[in-house]
Amino acid sequence: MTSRATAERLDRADPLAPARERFELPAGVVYLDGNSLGAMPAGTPAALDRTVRRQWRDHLIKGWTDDGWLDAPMRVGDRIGRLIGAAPGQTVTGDSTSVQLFNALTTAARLRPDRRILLSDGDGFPTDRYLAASVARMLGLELRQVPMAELPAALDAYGDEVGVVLGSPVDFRTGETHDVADLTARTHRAGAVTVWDLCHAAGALPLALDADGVDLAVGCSYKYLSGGPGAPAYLYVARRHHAAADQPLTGWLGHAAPFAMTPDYRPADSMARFRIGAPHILSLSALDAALDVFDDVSVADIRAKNTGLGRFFIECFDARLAGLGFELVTPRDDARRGSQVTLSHPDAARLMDQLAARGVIGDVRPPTLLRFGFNSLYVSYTDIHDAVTVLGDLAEANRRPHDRTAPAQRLIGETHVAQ
Ligand SMILES: Cc1ncc(COP(=O)(O)O)c(C=O)c1O
Ligand SMILES: Nc1c(O)cccc1C(=O)C[C@H](N)C(=O)O
Repeated sequence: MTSRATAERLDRADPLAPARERFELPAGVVYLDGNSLGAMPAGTPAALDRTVRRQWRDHLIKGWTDDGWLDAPMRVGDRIGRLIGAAPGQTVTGDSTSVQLFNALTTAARLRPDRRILLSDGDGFPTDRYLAASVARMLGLELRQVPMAELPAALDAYGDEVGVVLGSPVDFRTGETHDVADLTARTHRAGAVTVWDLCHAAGALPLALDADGVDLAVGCSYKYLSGGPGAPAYLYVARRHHAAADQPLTGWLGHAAPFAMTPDYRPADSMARFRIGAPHILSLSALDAALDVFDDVSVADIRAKNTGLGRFFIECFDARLAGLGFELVTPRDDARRGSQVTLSHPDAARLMDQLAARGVIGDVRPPTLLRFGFNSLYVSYTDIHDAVTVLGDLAEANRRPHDRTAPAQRLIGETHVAQ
């Protein structure tokens, strides 16, 4: 059953439906791109205003101490830690994922100075690939990039030559998931350490970094966490590595006593050594406000809903898009699918532009992939129904370019196609 009435019934039964009120979305928009940039939480403008006027304007320099700015990277890091299965004191926010990846990969490689291979996901996000290559070049390592599914075999093949394994729990293109616990255990059996890129998993999938024995991890906070454009990234380092971790970006705030301003660097003996320079307080306050939404919902409920949304999308795909040139790229198996569905179509770019003109926002990854991300906190089953219906209308109309009465002219909310 993929009718709009079914979608509405699913929405009425959705325990997370009230969370949509905690976000402000433009009217008439179906937003399926929260896996790239999350929507704006309703509390963000007031939080920013508070930081700017009540703290910066009124307290000036005293904000660093009186408003807790100096501690904010660790405090907000711990709030993210709660969502990724990290006990307090192991997660710090700051800078971009790219910078944190550089940090994490270099730190990880320095934990295994006798190993010469850096193994990484060959289908990973470009920044992961580029930084792995740079770190390998900088440290004189050999970089081996293979698809995630082949990492276990590569570990078997290269065995005790591997020092670091970089992977991602969710493929940013296909949405396929990978088993963090399993690959981490295999990595440890080979005597190596893991670095995980959590960008497409945090806030959408249950993660258990401590329980899974993960060594280091990084992620961004502007996707499912909705921290805002360019929101600070985060770095997780398991406590057992803190004392030995030789992090490359030895900024003054990672010093054991930053305000002693000594000539030589002496790292803090906790996660604080992973701080670098002055935290981005304005961005951090937006992220802090965004995380309030997660205080009232569980990641298990979020995962249950995005699994349901993905399943419903695929049912609508089968019912509405068959024979229109689409292929389903994302696994059908719930357990192997993250919080997105990716389709391929030869006319992907044009279709996505047309979708946007009708209020449905997803994105394209070249050359043929159409990506649709589902943030359980503000995407509804009705959104999914309407998006797939409009997509089907468009693909059909594109096949009949001279048909001016094509249903593709219908806008969101006006689609009532029952399958
Ligand atoms: C898996 C992954 N890693 C890293 C990044 C980039 O991180 P940043 O732009 O924060 O450096 C992205 C998205 O931009 C991503 O999808
Ligand atoms: N970070 C982005 C940006 O600054 C502009 C446009 C897109 C992005 C993204 O996050 C892309 C995203 N990581 C992806 O999965 O493709």
